[in-house]
Amino acid sequence: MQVRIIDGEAASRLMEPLTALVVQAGEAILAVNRAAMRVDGKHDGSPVTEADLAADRIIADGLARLAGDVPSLSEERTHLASPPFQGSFFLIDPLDGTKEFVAGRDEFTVNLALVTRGVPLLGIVAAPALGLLWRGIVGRGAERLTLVGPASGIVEPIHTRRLPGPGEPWIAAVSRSHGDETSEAFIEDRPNAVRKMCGSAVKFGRIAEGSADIYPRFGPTCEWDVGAGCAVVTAAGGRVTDGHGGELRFGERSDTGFIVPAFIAWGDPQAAKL
Ligand SMILES: Nc1ncnc2c1ncn2[C@@H]1O[C@H](COP(=O)(O)O)[C@@H](OP(=O)(O)O)[C@H]1O
Ligand SMILES: [Mg+2]
Repeated sequence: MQVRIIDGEAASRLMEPLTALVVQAGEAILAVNRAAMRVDGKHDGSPVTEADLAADRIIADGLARLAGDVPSLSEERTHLASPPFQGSFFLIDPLDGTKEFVAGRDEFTVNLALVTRGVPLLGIVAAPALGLLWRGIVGRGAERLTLVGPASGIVEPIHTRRLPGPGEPWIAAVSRSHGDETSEAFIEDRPNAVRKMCGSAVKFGRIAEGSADIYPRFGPTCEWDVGAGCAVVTAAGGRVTDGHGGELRFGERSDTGFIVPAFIAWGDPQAAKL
């Protein structure tokens, strides 16, 4: 197959239809009766539900319609992917935070990224139960959309915030269900850091909108957990690095199951140099 490259201009044209697709996937998740659904275990021990599969189907069908010549890598269809991805590809987690979803909490997301030459260019993170969606294109800014309630339809430009000054506390976004000692120690090093516990890629949304400063994750995640959030945070003025402050690349780790061993999302790129 010919390698297809999607640049910022072409990504901009795709943003509205992709957003509609992600919103539709979120609605399908909300339509599932959590009290009655079946929860299956995947071979890696993580849960999967009919909501994950329904959202994945909607996104797969939509992407085939919108950009059928661009390959995809979805958490629920890794066996259909054909890495390495040399041009552009879509990176999808149809339901991130499945544990939160199963537990009846609201912090779960639909993550869709467009990666070009190994780097996330466009990202959409929707939190259907919170009625929020964060999106952005690197170099072209980021926005937060409100999907429900009196503010429904409001689109606000968002930006990460500057590093808190001396004596001011950093706000650290922390996973509710997957803590690890190295991330804890990293946060401890920031005097008076305030922990904001939350599930899924909502943590990236909080960094992008400037309501948290840092999201260190020194435990493993998968590329589809990180790609969309990485694009949104970068588009909003922040940076997402590997655990040593270096560049994170995507679509090149099929041999290790697309595991991201560690990353740090920084609201203020200056902070990444510390
Ligand atoms: N040991 C591990 N290896 C790979 N990914 C892991 C993992 N432990 C947690 N994750 C990832 O972390 C995500 C949840 O993050 P959080 O704790 O921030 O909500 C999960 O997403 P899914 O819910 O899509 O499976 C899962 O992919
Ligand atoms: Mg996930």
